[in-house]
Amino acid sequence: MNICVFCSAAPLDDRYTAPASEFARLLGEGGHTLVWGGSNAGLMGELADGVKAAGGRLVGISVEFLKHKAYEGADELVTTADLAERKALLLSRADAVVVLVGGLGTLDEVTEVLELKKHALHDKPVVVLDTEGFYAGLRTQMERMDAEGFLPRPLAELIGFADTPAQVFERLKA
Ligand SMILES: C/C(=C\CNc1ncnc2c1ncn2[C@@H]1O[C@H](COP(=O)(O)O)[C@@H](O)[C@H]1O)CO
Repeated sequence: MNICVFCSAAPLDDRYTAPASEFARLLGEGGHTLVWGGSNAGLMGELADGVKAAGGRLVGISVEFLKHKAYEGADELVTTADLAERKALLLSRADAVVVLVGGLGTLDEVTEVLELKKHALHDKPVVVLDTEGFYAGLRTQMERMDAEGFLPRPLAELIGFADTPAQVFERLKA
């Protein structure tokens, strides 16, 4: 499976890096391909290192203004002209999307994927690894959108939440 992962470009502490490394190991050992932003920065770089060490394939989708931070060991590295093209390519190269902890870049990416799914422009599974309850606030906001009629289809059809890396893969199989 080609698994697109959105995650932080910041260096993070062990609370966040340990579950991300475990996720990377399961992805690589499962024979999957990581499709990601193609950077060596922060958690993005640690994720790629972990997948590579576990025997997985790496497909990086970088963007012109960030290509100086590109990951050197990728099996394939594509550079897009801008962020919009990059997001489209990340999604088109993926069979599923997984969201690890991240900031505004991650939020931008997952929001776009969900908006496209809302409009039935794709039907790929989207699973959030909710490490340390990092996404509790976002989940509460989305549940309110769902409960108060802001979403045209049930939230559970758009996105799933997992507490552990193993649960992410269980949700992707379901
Ligand atoms: C220039 C620096 C780091 C390089 N930054 C990035 N490189 C590649 N991809 C990036 C970078 N920043 C954001 N992205 C994309 O957004 C997500 C991470 O953003 P967040 O705000 O950290 O959550 C990630 O999924 C990327 O696709 C500084 O030295």
